Amino acid sequence: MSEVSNAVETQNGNSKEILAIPSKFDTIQKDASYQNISTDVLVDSNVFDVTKHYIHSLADINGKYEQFFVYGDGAKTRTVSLVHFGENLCGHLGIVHGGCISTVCDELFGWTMVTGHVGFTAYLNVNFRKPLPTQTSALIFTELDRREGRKVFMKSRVEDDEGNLFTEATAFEKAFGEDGVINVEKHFIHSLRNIGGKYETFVVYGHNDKQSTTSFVYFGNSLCGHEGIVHGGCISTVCDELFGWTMIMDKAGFTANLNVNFRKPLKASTLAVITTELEKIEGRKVYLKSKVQDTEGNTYTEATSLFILPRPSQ
Ligand SMILES: CCCCCCCCCCCCCC(=O)SCCNC(=O)CCNC(=O)[C@H](O)C(C)(C)COP(=O)(O)OP(=O)(O)OC[C@H]1O[C@@H](n2cnc3c(N)ncnc32)[C@H](O)[C@@H]1OP(=O)(O)O
Repeated sequence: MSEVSNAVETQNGNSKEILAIPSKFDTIQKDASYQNISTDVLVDSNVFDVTKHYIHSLADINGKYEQFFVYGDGAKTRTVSLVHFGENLCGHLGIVHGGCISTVCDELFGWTMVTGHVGFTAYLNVNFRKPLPTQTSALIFTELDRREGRKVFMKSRVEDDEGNLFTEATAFEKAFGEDGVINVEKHFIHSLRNIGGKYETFVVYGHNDKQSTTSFVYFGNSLCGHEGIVHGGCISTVCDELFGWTMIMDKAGFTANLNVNFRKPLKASTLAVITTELEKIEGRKVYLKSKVQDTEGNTYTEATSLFILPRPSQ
């Protein structure tokens, strides 16, 4: 990502658009207590390979799921999927990015719903029990848990062929009807197969206190779930990623839990201002929180996360 001086560039197809620069962005650019860490973050090359790292790979090579097969049961309450994430979707070297796992869980909750109703994810909670190696063929089971009015509660688990558990997720979606507004040509998971899913702008400012970041992310039309609305999984991925950046300014860790509340649909055309903040550290446990807002200060998503630092011997 090139240094942004007086405008935010977004790539739409082959043409570049310039968005008016928000005053908050301007302020942070000029604030000496922040530095642009978009291309200059301290990277331990034993842990991260930026040529393979998810967000960066999206900038240079397209991130893709290598296999994605979904089976829905006749009762329309479950799905079983085979997902091979492959090398492009890692965060830590050789380990699938927590955001990509969250995206697929969110997606498959949507598919579980789509067999009956269509809805928006309101809440997503993901527990990463074990690192998922990028070359694993993951089996993902989703299940309708219960329904309370328009709220549809679901759960999922990610396993390998031997039944080892890697991730567990729960969510609820708000159903809004029988008919969907999904355009597969623009939909994230499908677009990853046909056109490259890309963040069009991704600029990160790290605060000198090494405990907070402010980022400007323009998701654009390739990262939608519902047409024109950014996929909840992509928002979760960016939150997870930026929690990682907040951490990496000081120390690297693994996401153990990611908890995302989607307060309002985020339009693909909105420039998102994402702030992360380290809340507290208790031994190896690091608690972080983030907000996704627009330049007017309207809140779209709030997320919290628990990162676990390596054991002292590791
Ligand atoms: C320019 C270039 C830029 C490059 C930028 C790079 C930035 C990259 C950014 C990338 C960012 C991407 C980031 C990613 O996506 S990382 C990828 C996704 N995450 C994973 O793969 C992690 C999988 N899980 C594990 O490996 C282990 O479970 C971990 C390591 C997390 C803990 O296993 P470990 O054996 O080490 O520890 P422990 O089990 O003794 O637990 C320790 C404590 O923690 C508590 N606990 C544990 N889990 C949970 C839970 N779910 N909720 C609540 N609490 C939990 C537990 O009760 C205990 O508490 P206490 O009893 O001590 O009180």
